[in-house]
Amino acid sequence: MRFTKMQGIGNDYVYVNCFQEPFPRDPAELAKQVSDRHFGVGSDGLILICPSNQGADAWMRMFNADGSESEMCGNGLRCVAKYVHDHGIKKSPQLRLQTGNGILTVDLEVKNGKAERVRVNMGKPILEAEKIPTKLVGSPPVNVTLEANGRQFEVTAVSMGNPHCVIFVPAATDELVLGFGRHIETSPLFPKRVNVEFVEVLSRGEVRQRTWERGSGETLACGTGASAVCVAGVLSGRTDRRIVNHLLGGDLELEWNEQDGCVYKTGPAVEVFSGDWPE
Ligand SMILES: N[C@H](CCC[C@H](N)C(=O)O)C(=O)O
Repeated sequence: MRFTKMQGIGNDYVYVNCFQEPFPRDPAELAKQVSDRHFGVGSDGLILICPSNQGADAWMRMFNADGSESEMCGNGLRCVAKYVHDHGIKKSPQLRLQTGNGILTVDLEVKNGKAERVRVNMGKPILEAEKIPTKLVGSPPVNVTLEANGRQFEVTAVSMGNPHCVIFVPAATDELVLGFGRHIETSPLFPKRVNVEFVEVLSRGEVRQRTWERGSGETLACGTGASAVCVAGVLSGRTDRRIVNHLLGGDLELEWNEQDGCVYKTGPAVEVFSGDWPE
């Protein structure tokens, strides 16, 4: 099985072009194997680039390092867009990509025939508690109290197609991210588990984020998470609609557009190497 390793600000996945390769028999098991940083390729998960069954240019299927499938992946979608363009599946600077959150539109900045930066219309955030889904009170729950591992947090919950729990803190320390990430991820208040963002507000237009991902643990970046942070910052009155978000692996530009209600996310996408996985 031919694969390509790609990364978006350090959020790295193994990508398989299922326009050419057969769809894996057991993608969940394959995700666990390739993701292993000692016994596999090493990645935050597996992303399959498939023909769309809804008339889009391609369909992204995304599996976390633990084999669970997610509806959406923001950094992954930029890389899928770059792959679809650069490898000639469709050589257009604008693409429509199918995800578990519907068909999303991406715009590519192309230099010397290759996509370098990608702007994704991430769609509208989902704010109804039952659809996030969460049992926290409020639709959406904004600045509500959540208890995990014996500690109370003030959280805001948002879905970008996948669920997020955003926590604004004075400092996103190892103690918080590594000590509480998994407890919040698996809290009974989130029936489908949750991705967790610990966020420092630097100004109304600038934040710093660390991410504990559902199914993959701490990652260097999370694009849906950064989008959820943009929305949570506005909902809780902490930030403006346009922010720069500094993640461990690099920066994303975000905007929650007032006119159309959609979140726009811009950042780089990089191809690292290709190889063959024995099957
Ligand atoms: N890193 C990804 C998110 C993966 C989300 C996944 N961990 C989930 O279970 O929803 C991103 O850039 O959006």
